[in-house]
Amino acid sequence: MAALVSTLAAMQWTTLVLLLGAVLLATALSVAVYRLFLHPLASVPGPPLAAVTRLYAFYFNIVKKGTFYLEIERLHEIYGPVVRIAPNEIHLSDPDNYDKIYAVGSKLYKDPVFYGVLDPSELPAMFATTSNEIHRRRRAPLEPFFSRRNVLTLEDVIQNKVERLCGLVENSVSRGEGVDLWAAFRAVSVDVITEYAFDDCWGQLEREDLGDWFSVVMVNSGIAMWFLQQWPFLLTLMDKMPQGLVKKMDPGMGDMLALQERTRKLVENVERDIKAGRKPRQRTIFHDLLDPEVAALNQRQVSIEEMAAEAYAMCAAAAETTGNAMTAATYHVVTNPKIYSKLREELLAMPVAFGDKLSYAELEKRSYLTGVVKEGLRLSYGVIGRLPRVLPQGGGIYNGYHLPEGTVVGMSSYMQHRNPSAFPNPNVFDPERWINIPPAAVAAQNKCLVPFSKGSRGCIGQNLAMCEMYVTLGTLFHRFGDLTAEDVGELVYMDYFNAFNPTDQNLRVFRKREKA
Ligand code: HEM
Repeated sequence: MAALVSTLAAMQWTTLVLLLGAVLLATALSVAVYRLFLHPLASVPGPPLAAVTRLYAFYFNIVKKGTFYLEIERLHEIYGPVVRIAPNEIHLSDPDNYDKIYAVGSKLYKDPVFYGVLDPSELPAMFATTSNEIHRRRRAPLEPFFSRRNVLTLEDVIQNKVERLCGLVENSVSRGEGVDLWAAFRAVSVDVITEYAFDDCWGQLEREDLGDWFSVVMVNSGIAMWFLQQWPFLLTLMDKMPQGLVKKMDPGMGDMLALQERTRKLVENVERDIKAGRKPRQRTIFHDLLDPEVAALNQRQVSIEEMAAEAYAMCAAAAETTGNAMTAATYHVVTNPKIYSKLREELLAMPVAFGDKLSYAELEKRSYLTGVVKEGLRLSYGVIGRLPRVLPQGGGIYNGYHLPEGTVVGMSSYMQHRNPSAFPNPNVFDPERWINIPPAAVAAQNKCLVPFSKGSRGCIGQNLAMCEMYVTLGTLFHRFGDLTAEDVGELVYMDYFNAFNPTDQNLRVFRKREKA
């Protein structure tokens, strides 16, 4: 040891740096050789660079602004249904695999590297929880609040927000101005969930920016997510720093922390109200869950920390997904005169007076509107990118490849929703592809339509989202027959876990069509 120290001391700095460089290069080369030729996934097809480093994904996530999902599609075209997209990660495209991975009671669990940074708190929301067992216990008390029956009791909350939305459209089109419906749709969703969850509606629809700030927070935290997945040690580092410094260094993470703080306060307010004996105006999720009497009655005990994490996750999960689906549907309707007039015809034939409320139960029965809702979901993709899961003990076999325990596998709605066997001309928004078709085609389509994912870890808010979509789109197009979209082009998305339209894409402004 002493000899080594004296040899190092005798060396010049330049020699030391060169030596260090050589050691690093040799290490990187041996890792690359191992990953390419000796790794258990070495025989799985894919680009060699992706097999060697996660920087391949990082390049598309950050430099190419959230377009890894497009690159994955390109790779499937070259390599087939099983592609190695990172040293330890496989992407699959065959729809038969979807039900194996995202099944009720599936033993595959969420990838901690991917989901850990989506909620880095000590007690993450169930959404980011890795263990299926803990997830099951966390989800059980929330589940009844999102049952179809319960959502139906909520319909008035949704109807009121939609009334407000129609007022906004009415005012702006009569003034000859456009209205940012993308922001307005997200506002409906956030206002509904905050009212339902805390009886403390955020009032996004009342704000001048229609709550666009929330989307900015989501985009920034999405960008931070890609960075932290690449270099997870940054998260540990941030954890040790004062929050003020984190906010300065990384505004995205700072915004997310501030929002988590806000939702936490809302949950604390609920607890305070319960202790003070103040009753909410209506039954809410968190009043019920935190009320010791109700909890004892239902044999469910939850902590404030748990509820604060769920509150944040719900707002984050509800906004962009529902907003995007309604925007995609609206955009395609107003830019296709044939679709617009067929939809209007169906809605105007409903036995209600103009301006009256259209009930979810009645709207659901309209086949053309159903086609519009499904196509909106299909072409907005929900969570557009992959949903990575880790293979448990024993691994798994996919399209003939045996993948060992610990391998990360994922599939994406983007590829399923554009599967040409289920959806011929997949890029075309065609409500009629859902109407009067043979049962085998319906089965193929339903198998591939996975906006809410599936299984035990699928979307808990699905019934709520469907009710919001039917009531909002049905009412909007019942009332307005002359909307149009500005600067018509293709709808494109950036994947920051939630999907976003680039800000320079002005497709979201809708206005009254000029009379010819
Ligand atoms: C069209 C609208 C929506 C779409 C397309 C959608 C899509 C999804 C998807 C794909 C997942 C699974 C994510 C994963 O595996 O990592 C998910 C989970 C979740 N969604 Fe939604 N969602 C929508 C609306 C909502 C709404 C309105 C809420 C409000 C409560 C909500 C709350 C949640 C929650 C809490 C989870 C986590 C569930 C769990 O881990 O058990 N979503 N959603």
